[in-house]
Amino acid sequence: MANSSADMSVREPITHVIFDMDGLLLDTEKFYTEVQELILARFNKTFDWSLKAKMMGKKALEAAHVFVEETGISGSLSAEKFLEEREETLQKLFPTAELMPGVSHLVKHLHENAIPMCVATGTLRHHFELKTQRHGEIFSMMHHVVVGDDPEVKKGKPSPDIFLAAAKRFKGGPLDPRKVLVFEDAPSGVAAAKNAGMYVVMVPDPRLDSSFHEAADEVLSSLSDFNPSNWGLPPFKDVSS
Ligand SMILES: O=P(O)(O)OC[C@@H](O)CO
Ligand SMILES: [Mg+2]
Repeated sequence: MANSSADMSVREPITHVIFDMDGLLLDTEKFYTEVQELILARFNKTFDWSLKAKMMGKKALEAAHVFVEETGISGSLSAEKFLEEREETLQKLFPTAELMPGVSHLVKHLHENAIPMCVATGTLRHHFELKTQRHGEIFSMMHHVVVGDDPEVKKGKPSPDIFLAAAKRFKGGPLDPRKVLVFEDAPSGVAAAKNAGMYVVMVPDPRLDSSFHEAADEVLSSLSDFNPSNWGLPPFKDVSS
């Protein structure tokens, strides 16, 4: 089901695409949830999606502060300690990350049509390498990648920093943000894209409360439902897809 609030008739065709990664290109948000549930169980607390909604998309330390403070465990576990504790488990899980549905088809289609695209992810560089090590073909089609510990990314999503930095690194100098389409799964990422003046397609986890969908220009239940023609991008040839 797609709901597109932005009116195509007044929009310029999209010329550049920026992909978020965790939860959008890669099925990795479940790894963060798994390790957070394990740690919370020690404090007899449960993890829920209202907390997830506040953490996802944020840079590691920012998300860690939300986690320990919102769950009330900051007196026993600091944000830094939480990051240390989860590291070992995440390092085992990340290399098993799979592509989300529709990613391969869309990225290859945009690449075949020479649409410049890149990745802008809050994840840290060393985690990025672990998560993408089995997906070289797809990530090699990206013009560049901006990660959460990039020096130009002063503040994490919902600040626009990471999307502005990503847009600047395409060939051909500064872009009109209204020609850039961002794909995101997280409320913080959708807000960051809008703060950058860009359009954003949200592909939210079905467990995320729909009240978080409002700021997105289009909401899809899967990337497989994306129709490039709605955004002035080259249409898929095999319309059966
Ligand atoms: O910006 P993305 O790729 O979603 O990464 C955020 C992730 O580190 C946790 O949600
Ligand atoms: Mg994400």
